[in-house]
Amino acid sequence: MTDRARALTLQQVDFAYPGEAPILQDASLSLAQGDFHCLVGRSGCGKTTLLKIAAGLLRPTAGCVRIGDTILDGPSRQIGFVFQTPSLLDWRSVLDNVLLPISLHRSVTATDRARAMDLLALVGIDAHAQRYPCQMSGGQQSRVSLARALVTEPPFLLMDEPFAAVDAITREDLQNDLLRLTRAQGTTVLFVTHDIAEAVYLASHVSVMQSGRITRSLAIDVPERASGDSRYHPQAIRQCEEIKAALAPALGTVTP
Ligand SMILES: Nc1ncnc2c1ncn2[C@@H]1O[C@H](COP(=O)(O)OP(=O)(O)OP(=O)(O)O)[C@@H](O)[C@H]1O
Repeated sequence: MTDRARALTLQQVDFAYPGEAPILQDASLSLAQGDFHCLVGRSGCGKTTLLKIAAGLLRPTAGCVRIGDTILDGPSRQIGFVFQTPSLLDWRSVLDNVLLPISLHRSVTATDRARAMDLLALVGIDAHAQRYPCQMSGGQQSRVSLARALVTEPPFLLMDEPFAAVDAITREDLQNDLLRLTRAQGTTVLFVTHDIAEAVYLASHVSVMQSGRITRSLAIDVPERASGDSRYHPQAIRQCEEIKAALAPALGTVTP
C-alpha cells in the first residue's frame, strides 16, 4: 500500500443523530501515513461521534471520510478500533480474545497463533495467554485489547480513551507499549483523550474540538520523543499549555 493510500481524511463532516440538533459541523481532519493524531476536547463535544464516523460506524449527514482516494461507506477491515472499556469476551481465553478478529473471518492458523503470542509478549502478558479476562487486572485487559486491535496489522487504528480507566503508572506503560507497537507496524492512529499531557506525549499532531468543530490543530515537536522523560520536557509543558488555552479561550489565559 502506498503512503497516499494510507492517508485518512475527514472532509467537512456534519452529523446529527436522528431528530437531534447537529453534533458535528464542518469537521475536517487529515492524517498522513504513520501520523499519531490525538483529538482532545471537553466531555460531550463530539469526539466519540467523530471517531465512529472515521471508523465507518456512523454515516456523516454531509461531507465524507476517505482512505486514500476512496470514500468510506461502512466499516472497513483496514481500520482497527479500541474502545474505552476493553470489551473482551469472558468465555474466551486471552489468546482467543486476541485472535477474535481473525476467527470471525476464517480459520486460525499456527502462524496467527504465533503472531498473537508475539503481540502478547510485546505487551508483557504472554505468560497469561491461557487465562480468562476475569483473571486479569484492568491494565492487563487493556493490553489484551491493544493486542487484539493490532493482530490483523490494520493500517489504521482508532482509539477512544482506551487508557482512561487505569492508574497513572500503568497508563504510562500502556502509552509506551502503544507507541512501540504502532511505530513498528507504521500504523496511522486517531486517538481520543481528555488528557492533554497524554496527547502531547503520544501525538505527532493534536486537534482541539469544541462544540462539534475542530478549532485548532498543531504539530507536536518535543525533542527526545523515544525516552520516557520527554513527558516533562519544557517544550512538552509549553505545548500542553498551548492546548489548554485553545480549549478554554474564554478564561483568557492565552489566546492563540
Ligand atoms: N446515540 C445517540 N443519540 C443521540 N445523541 C447522542 C448519541 N450519542 C451521543 N449523543 C450526544 O452527542 C453529543 C456528543 O457525544 P460524544 O459521545 O460524541 O461526545 P464526547 O466528546 O466523546 O464525550 P465524552 O468525552 O464525554 O466521551 C452529546 O451531547 C451526546 O449526548
